[in-house]
Amino acid sequence: MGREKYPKQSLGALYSRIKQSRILMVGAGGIGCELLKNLVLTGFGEIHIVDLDTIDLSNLNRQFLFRHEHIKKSKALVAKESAGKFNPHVKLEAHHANIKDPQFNVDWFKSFNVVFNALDNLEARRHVNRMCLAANVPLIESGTTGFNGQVQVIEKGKTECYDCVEKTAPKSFPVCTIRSTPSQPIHCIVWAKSYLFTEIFGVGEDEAPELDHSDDGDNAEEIEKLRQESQALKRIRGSMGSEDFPRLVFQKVFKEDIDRLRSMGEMWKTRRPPEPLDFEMLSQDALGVGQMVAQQDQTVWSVAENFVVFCDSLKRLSNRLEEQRANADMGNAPAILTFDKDDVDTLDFVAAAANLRSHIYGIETRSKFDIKQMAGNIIPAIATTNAMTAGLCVLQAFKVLRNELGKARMVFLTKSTEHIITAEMLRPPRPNCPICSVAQTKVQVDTSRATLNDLVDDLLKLELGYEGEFSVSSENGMLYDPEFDDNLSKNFKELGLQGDSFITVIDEEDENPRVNLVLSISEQSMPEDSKPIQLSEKVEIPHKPKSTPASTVIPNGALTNGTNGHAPVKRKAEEADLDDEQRHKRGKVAEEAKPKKGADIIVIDEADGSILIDD
Ligand SMILES: Nc1ncnc2c1ncn2[C@@H]1O[C@H](COP(=O)(O)OP(=O)(O)OP(=O)(O)O)[C@@H](O)[C@H]1O
Ligand SMILES: [Zn+2]
Repeated sequence: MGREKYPKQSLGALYSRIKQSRILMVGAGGIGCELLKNLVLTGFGEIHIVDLDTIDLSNLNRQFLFRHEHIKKSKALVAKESAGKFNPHVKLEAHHANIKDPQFNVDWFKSFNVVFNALDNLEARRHVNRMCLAANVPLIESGTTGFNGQVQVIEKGKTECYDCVEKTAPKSFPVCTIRSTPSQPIHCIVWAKSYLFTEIFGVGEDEAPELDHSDDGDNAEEIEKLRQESQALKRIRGSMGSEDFPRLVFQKVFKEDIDRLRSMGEMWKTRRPPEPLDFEMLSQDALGVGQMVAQQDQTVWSVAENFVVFCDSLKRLSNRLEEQRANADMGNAPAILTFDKDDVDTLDFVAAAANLRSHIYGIETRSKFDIKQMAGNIIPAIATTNAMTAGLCVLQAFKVLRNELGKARMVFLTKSTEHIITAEMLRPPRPNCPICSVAQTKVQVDTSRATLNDLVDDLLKLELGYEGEFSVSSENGMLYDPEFDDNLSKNFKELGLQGDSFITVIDEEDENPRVNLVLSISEQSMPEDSKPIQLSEKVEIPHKPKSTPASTVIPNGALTNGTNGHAPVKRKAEEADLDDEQRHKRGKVAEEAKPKKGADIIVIDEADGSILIDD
């Protein structure tokens, strides 16, 4: 009883509602552990936990529900065991599974009062968003990156959904910035990792995801020269293993290629031209430097130190590759090495090569430790950010449970502003959102009898009045459009359409199209003489609004999937402090969200004794 005294006192009338609530938490990682502790201590009646993963050593520093003896055990199950001890009145259910598994269908989602996302990837977030919309259950979405955190309340038809704001593509850099005109340490790191390393030890740069080839056409001549440079480097690769190899590589990339670039006067009119390095001179400077310098990963190395690490790691890697080649069976794929931030030889090489290039371009050099974070796309997870974000999730959930959505906010946590916590009003659903601004209904389908033609002709054209151009797609891709009717005779089973999957119908008419229609399939065997596909309920399919109102322009951050598996807070390129060159490229920013002035948060003491963070 004593355990309930304080939540009761601070939550007042809400407490009994909380006690009766059945809630779902998806993800039991960094945010999830903190959130589960909060939910259990608050006294939510029944909590379901879903996580597909097992515990890893690297989780233990912040995922405090897990201990060393739990390594390799299910996160969901251990989280349940550990948090269960905090409050015996709470019923906990753990599911060691992927939230996308068919057992977690729309009806199952409907059984919850609130769903909390504590996930680390876009795909799973989008899935839960969609399921909560279909089930009409409020979703509290959250994410953190380093010191940044974000909480978003999503309610069908009332607020923006997770997909209302387009998520930016992962970071990539234009080829010319990386190969010719770097201006930041990260450009030199990407060059060392994705170009130099792969040209020498791997399969070549064209495969590297960090390189953006979209502007290649505008710089055809320069791109051709760069191709020739790569070819020359490939020829040098032939002398790997020889005493002379480090000198040949060094001369090529830090002297000859730089001389060629320097000779292109136009390029350096507004930039400082690069200064080539001299192998012989650096060899002299490096005489007193030992190879052990590579172990000093927190200090910024001098040019001579970088030179020593470069030559030494190049030798170490060459030996490894030669060994692999000698051991490889004939007919196997060619031996290659791949960059791994935890592989010391590859990291030493990338750190030293990146710094030498930075020196050439007058760019600040970095410690090996810093380069490891940047090359591995690691933004350290911070326990406090997760804890604060998890706390904010629960405060927002209170508003949802009180039916006070108007008081709920999109909350941001940032480090570099006057106020650590800032909030914005929730926005209404975006009228053109392909996920939430849709008409939605259920269809009963005898999947072994119903064909795509039954759907297109009987249901869509005859019953729902679709005429003219429209397309039909599922999560697996396009099923039908006016130019693609190959599937019409196939039945649902053959098309991989089963119960609890979704079909989207898009009206392609130019004039006054209807909003997208989402059909969720309910599998059912029906008598032979009845229609094999039937609507479960009547559905209204309104027309799309004529234009997007200005209020739907999103000036601030949106949760996205971070490259490290976290959710960086991103904002539009114009708002970030980007240089002109970057501003014209796509998907480059992973910056801190800058909250709007005037959106300050204050802490107020409510009459019932609870403390609310609000504006
Ligand atoms: N589709 C999914 N179904 C269920 N759980 C998921 C799904 N996708 C991700 N998760 C879980 O969400 C959690 C996210 O937590 P977090 O961001 O802390 O990641 P982590 O893997 O624990 O840590 P890190 O990525 O920092 O190493 C993870 O435990 C992960 O297993
Ligand atoms: Zn939406």
